[in-house]
Order: sequence, then C-alpha cells, then structure tokens
Amino acid sequence: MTGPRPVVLSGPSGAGKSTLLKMLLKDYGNVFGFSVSHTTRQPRVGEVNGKEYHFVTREQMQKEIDAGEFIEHAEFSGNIYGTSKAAVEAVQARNQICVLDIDLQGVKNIKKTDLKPIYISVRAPSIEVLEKRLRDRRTESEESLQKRLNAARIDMELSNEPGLFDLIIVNNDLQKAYSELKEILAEEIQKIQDSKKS
Ligand SMILES: Nc1ncnc2c1ncn2[C@@H]1O[C@H](COP(=O)(O)OP(=O)(O)OP(=O)(O)O)[C@@H](O)[C@H]1O
Ligand SMILES: Nc1nc2c(ncn2[C@@H]2O[C@H](COP(=O)(O)O)[C@@H](O)[C@H]2O)c(=O)[nH]1
Repeated sequence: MTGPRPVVLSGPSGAGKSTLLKMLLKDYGNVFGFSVSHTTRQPRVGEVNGKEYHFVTREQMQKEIDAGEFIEHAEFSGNIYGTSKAAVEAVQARNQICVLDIDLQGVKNIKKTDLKPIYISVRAPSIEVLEKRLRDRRTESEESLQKRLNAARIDMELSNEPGLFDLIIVNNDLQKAYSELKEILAEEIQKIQDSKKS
C-alpha cells in the first residue's frame, strides 16, 4: 500500500465517528477520502449504495472474502462489514488520506497488515449518552439497538488496551472533539496540501 498515512476512526456505534468524518470531508474534501466499506446490513433512509457503503448480500460478500479481496472483515451486530483492498487503493490513487470507519475487531485485524494508519478511538462520555444518541438517531430497531449497546460495552472495555490507539477522543462537545481530531491530523493535512500545490 502506498501514499499518505491512512486514518482509522473506531469506537462504539453512536459515538460520533460518521459525524466527525463528515465534518472533516466537508472542510477538507480534497485532502481526505473515505474508504467505502462493504456491508450486508440494509441501507438506512438516505444511504446511497457506493457512497456510505457497498451494500451486498452475505453470499456475495463471503465469495469476495474467500477470493482474498478484503484487507479485513468482521461480524458486527448480525452483519458482516469489511474493507476491500480496492476501497483503500481507490483513495490512495487520488493521493488522499484514506479514512477507515471500522469497529474494534477491524482495528485488531488492520494491526496485522502493512497499512500503518493513525488509530483514533472516538467515544461517547458514557453508555447512557450513547444510548440516547442511538435512540435519537432513529436508525435501529430495539433489537439492533440492544445488540449495539452490548457491543459498545465490550468495545469500551477492550479499547483501553495500552498502545492500541494513538488518540482517544471523548466526543462530548462536538466542536471540541472535532478540534482534537484536526489537531492530530494537522501535519498530514499540511503535507497533502503542500503536495497538491507543487
Ligand atoms: N457531540 C455530540 N453531541 C450530541 N450528539 C452527537 C454528538 N456527536 C454525534 N452526535 C449524534 O449522535 C448520533 C450518532 O452519531 P454518529 O452516527 O456519527 O455515530 P457513529 O459513531 O458513526 O455510529 P455508527 O458506528 O453506528 O455509524 C447522530 O445522530 C449524531 O448526530
Ligand atoms: N471491521 C469493520 N467495521 C466496520 C466497517 N465498516 C463499518 N464498520 C463498523 O460497523 C459498525 C456499525 O456501522 P453502521 O454503519 O451499521 O452503524 C461501526 O462500529 C462501524 O465502525 C468495516 O469495513 N470493517
């Protein structure tokens, strides 16, 4: 894998990863590119195939995994999610910083590759706040919400492993969280902006 150092955003469902990522892409659309994952979950209202995810069947995804087309994949809340080699390469070919939004299993699997990204953990201030955010988002059934909260409890326990993340952002105040994210990425942003000028 070549090009600028990728960025991994991880953390419990509802912590605010996509929200922070959207802010980053809005402000630095030319600098960052989103690694569009594959998933077997159903699209949410407003989600577009090929933009938020490549929405595929379990059979299709398993076939592509078996063919070695994925850097990592994981089962999360009853569905498979995965990062294809093509998704990362497409961003790197544009000389953009590739941003991956992946769960903790994905982080552990990416650690075994030569991708060498900056690892950032995004967390909510508490499980109660996380639950409120997920409920207010109105994307999950009660069953899915409970599965995600269980996964979040496990994530919150396991993600404290020393050295796993380069930065932990507790996303309480959104603007403050975004400032912290921009701060750790400032050097990489500058490098890309300079290279695009020359
Ligand atoms: N700092 C914040 N304060 C209040 N609400 C927030 C904050 N950050 C994000 N939210 C809201 O919380 C909800 C969950 O955020 P978001 O969808 O970005 O989480 P996520 O980590 O990407 O979740 P998933 O992993 O399920 O995709 C959204 O409705 C978002 O608008
Ligand atoms: N290991 C991977 N995890 C992924 C990938 N794409 C997304 N995710 C994670 O799944 C959950 C749920 O996402 P949602 O869109 O259904 O809310 C969340 O934690 C994502 O970070 C992936 O390619 N690999």
